[in-house]
Amino acid sequence: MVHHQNKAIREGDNPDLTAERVTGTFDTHSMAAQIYNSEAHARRRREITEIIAKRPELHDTKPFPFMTREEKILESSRKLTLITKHMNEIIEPNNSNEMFHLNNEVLGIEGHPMALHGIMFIPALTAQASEEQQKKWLTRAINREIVGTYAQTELGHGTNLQNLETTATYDVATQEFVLHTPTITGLKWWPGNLGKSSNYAVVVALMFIKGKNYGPHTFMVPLRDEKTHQPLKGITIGDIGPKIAYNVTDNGFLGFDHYRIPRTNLLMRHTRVEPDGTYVKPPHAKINYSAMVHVRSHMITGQAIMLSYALTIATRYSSVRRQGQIDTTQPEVKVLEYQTQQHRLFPYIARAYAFVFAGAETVKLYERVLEEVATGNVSLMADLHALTSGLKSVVSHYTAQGIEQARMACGGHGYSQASYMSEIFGVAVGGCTYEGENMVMLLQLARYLVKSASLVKTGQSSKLGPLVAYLGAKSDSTSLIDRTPTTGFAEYVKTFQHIARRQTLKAADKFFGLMEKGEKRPIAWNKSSVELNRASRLHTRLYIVEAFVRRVEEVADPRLKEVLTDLLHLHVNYELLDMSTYALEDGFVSSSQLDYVRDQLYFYLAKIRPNAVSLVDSWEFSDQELRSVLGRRDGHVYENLFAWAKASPLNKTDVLPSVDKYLKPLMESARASKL
Ligand SMILES: CCCCCCCCCC/C=C\C/C=C/C(=O)SCCNC(=O)CCNC(=O)[C@H](O)C(C)(C)COP(=O)(O)OP(=O)(O)OC[C@H]1O[C@@H](n2cnc3c(N)ncnc32)[C@H](O)[C@@H]1OP(=O)(O)O
Ligand SMILES: Cc1cc2nc3c(=O)[nH]c(=O)nc-3n(C[C@H](O)[C@H](O)[C@H](O)COP(=O)(O)OP(=O)(O)OC[C@H]3O[C@@H](n4cnc5c(N)ncnc54)[C@H](O)[C@@H]3O)c2cc1C
Repeated sequence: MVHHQNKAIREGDNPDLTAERVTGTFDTHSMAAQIYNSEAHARRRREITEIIAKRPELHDTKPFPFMTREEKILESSRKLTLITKHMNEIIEPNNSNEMFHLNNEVLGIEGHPMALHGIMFIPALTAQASEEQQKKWLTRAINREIVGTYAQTELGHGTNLQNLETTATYDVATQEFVLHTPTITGLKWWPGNLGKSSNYAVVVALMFIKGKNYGPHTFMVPLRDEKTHQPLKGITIGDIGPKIAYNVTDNGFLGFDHYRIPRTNLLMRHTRVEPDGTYVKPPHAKINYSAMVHVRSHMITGQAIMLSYALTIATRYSSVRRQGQIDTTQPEVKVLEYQTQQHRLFPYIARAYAFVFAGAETVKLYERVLEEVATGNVSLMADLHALTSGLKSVVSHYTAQGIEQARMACGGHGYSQASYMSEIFGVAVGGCTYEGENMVMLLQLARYLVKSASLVKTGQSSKLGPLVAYLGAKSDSTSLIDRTPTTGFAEYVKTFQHIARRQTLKAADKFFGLMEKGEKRPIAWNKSSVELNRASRLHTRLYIVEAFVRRVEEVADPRLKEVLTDLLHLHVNYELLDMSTYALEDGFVSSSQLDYVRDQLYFYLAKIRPNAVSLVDSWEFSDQELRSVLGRRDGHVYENLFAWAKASPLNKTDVLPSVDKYLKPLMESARASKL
């Protein structure tokens, strides 16, 4: 048997796809180890996939698009119960990476009844509950004796937390907090799994003690009777209805009617309220925003994975789809041969790799900050907040764009739910909104950038943190791209630094200039905000390029290094063209240099072409995880599209009741009136 570098090759596959795999120049298992950050985890992912493949009870009973929302929730609950029961046979206990993979394989991306339990409820208790509170609730939560969510957003307010309407008023006499929803707009609205699944929530409410508003605080709140699951007295609760996607998750509403909880249900790791109402301040005002920072830090990887789902589907399909000729004397070509198709897909393949590498760095920083904060050191919180705010915005934006490009690259079949593209898009695009609307989060990063710009302008560049140190550096007068014998990545990084620095300083100048002219700070901020957000995007895109460069430098295997270097070339050239307005504005890059960049881009599209399928195969998504007829590993698309269509509920009978009831009589009366 021949051992190929691409480990997805199997006998009997569509030969067009096998031909693509044979041309791969690197070992896809080794690339998976880069993507998933360790050989051990990449191997464990494969093992988990194999275990699941052998357990039919963990497979979908029918394609998701053919199920109603209720059926999907039932099916998801069935599988969730099974994986909870058999967890230790499938994954290592408490390994969140393995858990994430298990969920994606078995439950899929549309959510499940305990999605928020793992992503926000447990992280909130871990970071914000005192040891005593953790003893009481955390172990029960980890054991799934109770199910919880994170209830912060309201019907009227999601972004502006200071103006939430839910109040938690301390009653010194009974040592209780009274939770209350004063208006319709004060109803909690959106929290995942709040509607029907959770019996507890970490609730964010404005805390009032003796008439004073202490701002948003987090409380552990029982919502439903632990035995009957009926809502407790004083609680109004339900599902908010179907959404664009993510419909297995019961995003919910919640109202309180003077609902009492003990004082000790305020999460008290960093903040305290004494029995007499004395308030003990936390070491950092935003320390209780940690569950949001948790998701923002992890969602970079989550988004990269969803982008890669779409790219895997589109790239495989483009290798089996033949349409039209390039050379009219030759047979029809695979659509992947078209330069336009490559230009649509390959830069996003590069972005997906860039995002997953940036995501790995972010999680590392998050874990470090989590440990430091637990010991009272809050010094890196602002850096982490700035970084994750920018990354969640930029990455979710390009992920949604990339998925839509991948869908269009599949032509008509991309529009069928058999492709699963619409669900992948719908779930991913939610990331542009949840955990802070993207514009809002870019403005959070902009605050950090403006402060950094101030340091530069006042000659205090030495105080800049490592993520913004480049703001204090001097630029070359022009970019060195194509001006040195060999243009390396360093020239590109310097060019991106120049662009981000110039935009940051320009936006900050605009902001400070408006204030000097007498505008109040918030007005000046609003009038500068488009320019400020441009700076945030450029800064974040620079960070992503740097993270990609750092990773490629670390890779030892020469075959992997070569293909990752090709991807990085594609990435930096594509990015530079995409932001060329900024580069041309001050003549830092000339139009002849951009011609070079364009030529490089086309060169690397062609160079990557033989590795395209291997690059997407390296993510090692099983068919069960992808849930896409177009993206099947074996490439047998057409016969399976036909089988899928035949299984559609509409094809259960030859004549639909609607035809019997309406169309037949309509046609009959039309015919009769002609007589
Ligand atoms: C392996 C796991 C894979 C996981 C895959 C993930 C898949 C996830 C799927 C789950 C699906 C959905 C879950 C969704 C959940 C939610 O959406 S929960 C609700 C989220 N809501 C938001 O994000 C609201 C956005 N708004 C805010 O965050 C705040 O309102 C905002 C930060 C905009 C402002 O807050 P204020 O308190 O009003 O701020 P202000 O007083 O103006 O002060 C600003 C000041 O504070 C600093 N700051 C803000 N936040 C932080 C922080 N977290 N850490 C450190 N510092 C912070 C900010 O920098 C400012 O500082 P400055 O010095 O004054 O400039
Ligand atoms: C799929 C999904 C899951 C969710 N899960 C949860 C959950 O589990 N728990 C939870 O508590 N919440 C959850 N949410 C809610 C989510 O966090 C909020 O919807 C989000 O933070 C945006 O807030 P908003 O809806 O108030 O948007 P708005 O703030 O109303 O945004 C509307 C527009 O106003 C702009 N805008 C608002 N403020 C400013 C500003 N200061 N400067 C400039 N522009 C501004 C925005 O950019 C946007 O264009 C979820 C939402 C979705 C879509």
